[in-house]
Amino acid sequence: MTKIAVLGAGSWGTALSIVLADNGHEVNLWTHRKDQAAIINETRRNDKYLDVEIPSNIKAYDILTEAIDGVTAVVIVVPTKAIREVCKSLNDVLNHDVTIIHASKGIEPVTLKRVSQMIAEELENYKEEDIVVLSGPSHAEEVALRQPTTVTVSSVQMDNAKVAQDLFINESFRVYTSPDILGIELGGALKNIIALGAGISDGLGYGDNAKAALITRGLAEIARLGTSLGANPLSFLGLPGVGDLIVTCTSVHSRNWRAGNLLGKGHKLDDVLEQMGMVVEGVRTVKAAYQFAEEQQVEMPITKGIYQVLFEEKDPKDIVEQLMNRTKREEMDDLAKLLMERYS
Ligand SMILES: NC(=O)C1=CN([C@@H]2O[C@H](COP(=O)(O)OP(=O)(O)OC[C@H]3O[C@@H](n4cnc5c(N)ncnc54)[C@H](O)[C@@H]3O)[C@@H](O)[C@H]2O)C=CC1
Ligand SMILES: O=C(CO)COP(=O)(O)O
Repeated sequence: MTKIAVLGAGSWGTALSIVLADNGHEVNLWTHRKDQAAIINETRRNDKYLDVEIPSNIKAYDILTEAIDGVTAVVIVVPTKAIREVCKSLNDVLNHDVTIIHASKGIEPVTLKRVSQMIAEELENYKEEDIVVLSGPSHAEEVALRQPTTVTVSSVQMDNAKVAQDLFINESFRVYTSPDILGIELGGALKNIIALGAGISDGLGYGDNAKAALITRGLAEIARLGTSLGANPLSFLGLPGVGDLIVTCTSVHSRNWRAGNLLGKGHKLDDVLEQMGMVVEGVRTVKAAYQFAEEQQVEMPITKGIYQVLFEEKDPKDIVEQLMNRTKREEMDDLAKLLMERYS
C-alpha cells in the first residue's frame, strides 16, 4: 500500500482517487476549498461532482503541506488554467522525491505549453521528461461506478510511466503505457475542441452523419498539427486520440459536448459557461490551437470555425456552410502521407 496525494477534488480528481483507493492505496485528496474538504470527510460524498460514496481510505485535505506529507506520488488534476498556481504552491512545500502524474487536458494559450511543460516550469526539481500524463476515454461518472475504462499513461521516462501504470491498473481500469507524451497530451487536449463542435452540430439539429464527419475530419486535423510538432501519428489512432474523440463527441457526460450543444441552440458563451459550473477545457484550448495552427502553418478548418463561433460571434450555420464548401480534395491526403513519410 502506498500513500498518494491527488490535487483537485472535482469530478476527475475524485474519480481517480476512487480508483487508487480501490487498489488499496491511502489517498489524500486535496481541495483549495475548506468547506468541501470538511463535507467529504464528514459525509463521504462529493455530490456536486459525483453521485457515489467516497471510500474510507480517501481523506480530504485543504492544507497542501498535510496532503503531501509522506506520499510517494502526486497526481495533479485541476483545470489547466489552475496548473501553474497549484504547482507554484506545491513547489513551496514539496521537499521529498515523488512521482508526478497529471490527468488534465489542455494547452495554455499564448505560451502554447502542454500541461507537463507547465508543471516542469513551476516545479524546480522536476524536468519535463520526469512528468507522467494519464489520458484516454474516461468520463469520471463511469469510472466512479467502476465501469470498464481504458487509459494510457505516458512519460519520456518510461520507468515513471510504469510506476503510474502499477498504481492505477485494476480489473475495471486498464492502463496502457506509451513513450509519446507529446501525442498523448495533444490528443487529449485537442479532442475537446472537436467535442464542442459535435455538441454545436447536435444543437443545430444535424444528425449522425455530420457528427461522424466531425470526428473523422477532426482527427485528421489533430494528427496534422500533432505530427507537425513531432508527435507519432499512430498515437492519434490510440485511446487518447480517436478513443477520447469518440467518448467526448458522443456522450452527454462530456462538458465540452454539453457546452457546444447549448451554443448550437443559440445560447451565448458566457451564459453557457456559467450554467455548466464545471471546467469546459475546449474553450481555452481552441485559442491555443488556433494560434498553433497559424504558427505551424497547419490547416485546421474545424478548429478555426469553432474559434470563430466562440470568439468572433460567427453563426454556426455559416461555419458549417464554410466547411462544406471548401476546395475539393482527396480524403486520404494528409494522414496517409504522414504515415507513409514516417514508415516508408
Ligand atoms: N471529468 C472528467 O471526466 C475528466 C476530466 N479530465 C480533465 O481533468 C481536469 C479537471 O477536470 P474536472 O475534475 O472534470 O473538473 P471539475 O470542473 O469537475 O473540477 C475542477 C476542480 O478544480 C478545482 N479548482 C479550480 N481552480 C483551482 C485552483 N486554482 N486551485 C485548486 N483547485 C482548483 C475546482 O474547485 C474543482 O474542484 C480537466 O483538465 C479535464 O479536462 C480528464 C479526463 C476525464
Ligand atoms: O476528457 C474527458 C473524457 O475522457 C471528459 O471530457 P469533458 O471535459 O468534455 O467532460
